[in-house]
Amino acid sequence: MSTLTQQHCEACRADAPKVSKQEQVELQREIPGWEIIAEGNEQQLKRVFSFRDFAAALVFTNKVAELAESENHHPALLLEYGKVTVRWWTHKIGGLHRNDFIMAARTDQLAS
Ligand SMILES: C[C@H](O)[C@H](O)[C@H]1CNC2=NC(N)=NC(=O)C2=N1
Repeated sequence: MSTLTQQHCEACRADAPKVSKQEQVELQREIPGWEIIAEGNEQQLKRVFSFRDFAAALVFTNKVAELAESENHHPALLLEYGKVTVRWWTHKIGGLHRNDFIMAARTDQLAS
């Protein structure tokens, strides 16, 4: 089985299933730096990345934006001096899909 970093998003569909609790536990093993939060009744993956200054944070932000465009799957990004907060969830299903775990893993690669 390929790792999440080697996978691509499937097209987002409104009837796609959310990941189960068991799947969340298994998938989270590959993205230990991320937490699952609740925004309203929607679960999301969240991680804060630290950088030396605003310019470095902006470079990373643009890399994540390019990744999102390439996969047609988009995060919420908060760009601040020295840090970027990234949140992934699937708008169409109002929660977490396998796509979000793939994108979190690939986001980690951009920070390294
Ligand atoms: C029309 C467009 O393909 C859809 O709106 C895509 C765009 N990017 C997306 N990103 C995320 N995170 N969730 C979605 O459901 C989603 N849908």
